[in-house]
Formats: sequence, structure tokens, C-alpha cells
Amino acid sequence: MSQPIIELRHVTQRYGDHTILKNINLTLESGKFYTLLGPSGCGKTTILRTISGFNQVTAGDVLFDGQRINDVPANHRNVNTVFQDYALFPHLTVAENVAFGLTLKKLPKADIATKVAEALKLVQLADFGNRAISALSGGQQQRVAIARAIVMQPQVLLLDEPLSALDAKLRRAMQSELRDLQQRLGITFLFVTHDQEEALAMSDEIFVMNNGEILQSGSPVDIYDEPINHFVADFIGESNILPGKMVADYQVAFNGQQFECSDAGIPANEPVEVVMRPEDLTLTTPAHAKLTVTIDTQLFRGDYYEISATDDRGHDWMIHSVNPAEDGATLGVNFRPQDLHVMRLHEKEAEFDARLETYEGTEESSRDQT
Ligand SMILES: Nc1ncnc2c1ncn2[C@@H]1O[C@H](COP(=O)(O)OP(=O)(O)OP(=O)(O)O)[C@@H](O)[C@H]1O
Repeated sequence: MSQPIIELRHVTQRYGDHTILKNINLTLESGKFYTLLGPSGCGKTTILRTISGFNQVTAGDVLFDGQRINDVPANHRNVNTVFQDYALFPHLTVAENVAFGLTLKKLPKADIATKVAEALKLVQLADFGNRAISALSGGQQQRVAIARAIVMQPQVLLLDEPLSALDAKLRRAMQSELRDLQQRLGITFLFVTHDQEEALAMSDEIFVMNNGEILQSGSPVDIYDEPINHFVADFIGESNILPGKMVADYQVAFNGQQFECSDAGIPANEPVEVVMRPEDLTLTTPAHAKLTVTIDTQLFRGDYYEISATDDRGHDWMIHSVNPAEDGATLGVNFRPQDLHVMRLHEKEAEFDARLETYEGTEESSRDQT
């Protein structure tokens, strides 16, 4: 691994009695697209503020290019932020907005003009320099906010839910544009969203957060296929999650039967949760199936039917099928061993305890140094 551009080591943030960030460890490499994904209030913006320098951490270290920057003020960090509400100056033109940071730096006017023109070209607003902000669409304002950040040539760009004000179609278009822009600029993006589809589509690596903790990090495919616990499996995509018990490596029991699965290393007899994605399940006749369900309802989603069903033990199932099924019908469900993923029941708690121990040790040692 090359030298990380940003590292958070055992970062904890407390406000009064509330611990907002709990022992956060995070590493960002140069030139990659990262996403912080989690529900409202889980601490995503607080992580951005920690990196940009608007928050003083309660404990832990923030590193930029290997150097500790805890005490470096925000305006001396080579990091820029694009905010959710864009925070543009309504009384300035597009070009004046983009030029703002460079003007503060007192760069020569000709240099500013060249850099502003380049940034506007990158966000496809080359001819919009003289426009008033009020004469732009939401998507165009969003691009001005990005141009204003990238004109400063930061090594890291932080984006705090920058697409949330856009309608669904424009949002999708901007997802591709942002991803494309990040690759052309070759700088590190740290993008915040609570939209799991957006995170899966855009990122090289996702950090899934809940309650001030990073629960899992990995590529979109890893996180989707191998969620570490119930929260991640439930938050990312749709999941069928059932209680089960490990029988042996690659063998799990649930619903009173034994099935081949994709996981090894969990001891026999350990209680687990079994995860299956609705699109990995196929409906067939009961005689040829691993399980039998009764169809409850279905919703037409355009390219598939979202089918709700119940098995003979009363568990609810969600199945995506290209063909409709008849309400009330008894049908069989099939799946492949590789589509059956097993999670340890208490993964999160066990991991957290282990991390907390490391963190408590670190907090003491950093106190010793001061
Ligand atoms: N300055 C502060 N003082 C006290 N509490 C704060 C402060 N800043 C944030 N919080 C609390 O910290 C928690 C995390 O907030 P944060 O803005 O980081 O969450 P978020 O994941 O970005 O949420 P959202 O998606 O809604 O923006 C919230 O409960 C918030 O109320």
C-alpha cells in the first residue's frame, strides 16, 4: 500500500456526555473514491469536519500524508469541502464564486482567470462564468460548488451529501459525472451519503457507519456479498435474514434443514444469521425446491416483481422475480450455495469490545505523552 493521504487513528469525539465518534480508524489512499455511508446522525459529517479541521478531536490522531495535523488550522489543510446546500454567494457571478478562494490568496488576476476557466470547463460550465447564481438550475449550482472547491487544487475533496437536493434523474447523471471527475483529477474524494445505491455505484471503498462507529469497510462488492452483521446486511440492499446454526465448514442449518453455504471458519453449533439477497432466489415448483413458501403480495418494479412470501415456519421472504406469481400460490424457492452467506451473531459486539480495549490503551498512552 502506498503512503496514505489521510489517516484517522483511534479518533473519538465527545460533546458533553455524548460520544459521537467511537474509536474511528480510517485510511484513505491517494486518488481513490471513498464513501461514508450510514443513517442520519451516525457521525458522517463529524468525520468530515475532523478531517477538514473544523472539529478538535477529543482523543486520537489525524494524519495528512503521514504528518499529525491535529493542531493544524482548517485553512492550512490541503482539503476542500463541497457542502449539501452548496453555500454559494448569491450576489456574486458564477466566475466570482469560483474565484473566491484564489482572490483571498491574492493570486494575480490573470492566473485566477485561467484557473477559474479551467475549473468551469471541468464541470461543463465553460460558458456560464458571467451568469448570476439565481439563474442556474440545482444541478448547475451543484457544479459551481464543485468547481469552487477543485479550483483550489486540494489533495482531498470532501463532499457532504452533495446530491441530496437533486431530483432522481439528475442525481443519477451527477453520480456518473462526479465519478468521472474524480478519475480525471486523480485526487482523493471522500463522499458522504445515506443512500446505499449511490455508495455502491460510485465508490472504490465504502465505510459503513452506525452510531459513531465504522462497522465495516470494503469494496462495494465485498460489502454487498459479505456483510459483517445484521445492520450492514439490512442497510445495504434488500436482505432475507434468518436465524440458523453452523453445522460444519460450508454447512449451515436453518428452517429445520441443512444447506451448503459459502462460509467456513465458524465453529459448529455456533448460532448464526443467514443472509440471502432477493435477486439470488428463484421460484420453482415445490417438488424441485429447497424451501416452500406461500405468496403474499407482489409489487411491479419495472424490470422485476418484488414478491413477499411466508415459509411454513412463519418467516417472511422477499424474492425478486422477472415473472409474476399468483397471490396465495404455494411455490418452491431455490438458491445456490455461494448465494447463502452466514454471519456471526455477535460480530459487532465482539469487534467493538476488542477495539475499545485498544483505544483505552491508546488514550492512556497519549495522555502520558502530554
Ligand atoms: N457541535 C455539536 N454539539 C453537540 N452534538 C453534536 C454537534 N455536532 C454534531 N452533534 C451530534 O452528533 C451526531 C452526529 O452528527 P453528524 O452531523 O456527524 O451526523 P450525520 O451522520 O452527518 O447525519 P446527517 O446524515 O443527518 O447529516 C448527531 O447526533 C448530532 O446531533
